[in-house]
Amino acid sequence: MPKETKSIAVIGAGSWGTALAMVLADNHHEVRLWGHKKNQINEINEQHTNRKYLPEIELPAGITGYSSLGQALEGITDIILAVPTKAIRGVLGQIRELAKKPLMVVHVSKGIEPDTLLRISEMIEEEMPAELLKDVVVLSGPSHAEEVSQRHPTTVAVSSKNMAAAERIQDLFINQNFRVYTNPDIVGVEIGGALKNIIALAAGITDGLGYGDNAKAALITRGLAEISRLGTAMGANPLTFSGLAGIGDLIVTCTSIHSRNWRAGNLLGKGQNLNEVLENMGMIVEGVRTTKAAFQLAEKYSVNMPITNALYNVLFNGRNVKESVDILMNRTKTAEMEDLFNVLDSRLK
Ligand SMILES: NC(=O)c1ccc[n+]([C@@H]2O[C@H](COP(=O)([O-])OP(=O)(O)OC[C@H]3O[C@@H](n4cnc5c(N)ncnc54)[C@H](O)[C@@H]3O)[C@@H](O)[C@H]2O)c1
Ligand SMILES: O=P(O)(O)OC[C@H](O)CO
Repeated sequence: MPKETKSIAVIGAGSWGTALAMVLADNHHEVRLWGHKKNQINEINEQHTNRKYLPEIELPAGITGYSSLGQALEGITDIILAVPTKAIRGVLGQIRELAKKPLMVVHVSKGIEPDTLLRISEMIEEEMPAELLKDVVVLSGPSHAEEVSQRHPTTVAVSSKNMAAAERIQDLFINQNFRVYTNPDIVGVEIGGALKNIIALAAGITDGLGYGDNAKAALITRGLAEISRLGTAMGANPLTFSGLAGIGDLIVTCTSIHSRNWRAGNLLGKGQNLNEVLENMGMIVEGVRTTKAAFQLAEKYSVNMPITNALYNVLFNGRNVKESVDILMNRTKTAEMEDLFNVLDSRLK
């Protein structure tokens, strides 16, 4: 299927960077996988494995590990940025110093920066000087690295302000196991991917408390309602939340054993405190910082986000998880679609 083969740098050698490097190598691209831990890069080059993040997976020969960012970027014009949201500014600062040509930056991270309330594409535009930035593309959707690395069928969406760039990235990644759709709504794609982690934490909590599938279905549905309300108020197309970056990612993250956000929530529901949980995970749990950012965004846009609000109080104000569920269930009665209709009405005025 792919026509053009290229040299591409994947920045970040955790689970997602490594799984996406495999997709690109399967498409016959020359992939440079950069990571900041030398022993991990040695393992990638000498044993063709990255066992901490993807145990039992053999990496294709087309992937070479790099511990020097300068060497990884040599002659490169396309980079895939696959580090946690909190590391993005620091990594871009290094790239800015080393890049010699304008770059196409594809980000695959799912977060919003607390306090600045910027989406990741906005952080990239802020950090990279215009002369070093060709386009920014986001790739998001229901996609656990563990399954992508086993070449199980997966679908994702790509978006950009420049749809020609999004289509080019669609072509780089698409193959028989990894189907890529375009979506012109970059705000919706980024917001859907970031906010589903909040709901997955909450779904893990209710599972940890021993509540059943009714509670999980309620969280997924009402979670989608509050993601749609905020996203629409921020300018997203509400239809995006019915797509891969919306309900698709919400379903997979709330129901999969692979989800770090769900697993972290599950431990909270079983009684561990936040510090214990994060120490035990060993991988990034984006939903914690994103809960703070979404709580701030809800205030900024005057949008009602009861699940986000409840989780914020659990994570940052020490509120008991069981009490939080009781508070959510005992709120003033309301109509199912009222708030979204109000937001849409205000958009149309
Ligand atoms: N794992 C998945 O299935 C998956 C799928 C879709 C999206 N994502 C998103 O991709 C992003 C990365 O997640 P992940 O799953 O690969 O995380 P991870 O915890 O598996 O790996 C993160 C990697 O980033 C590296 N890193 C951390 N701080 C760094 C820094 N300052 N400089 C350089 N490297 C640094 C770590 O060493 C590690 O290699 C997250 O935003 C996540 O939400 C993950
Ligand atoms: O493991 P999680 O919870 O970080 O989720 C990973 C992906 O975002 C799922 O699409």
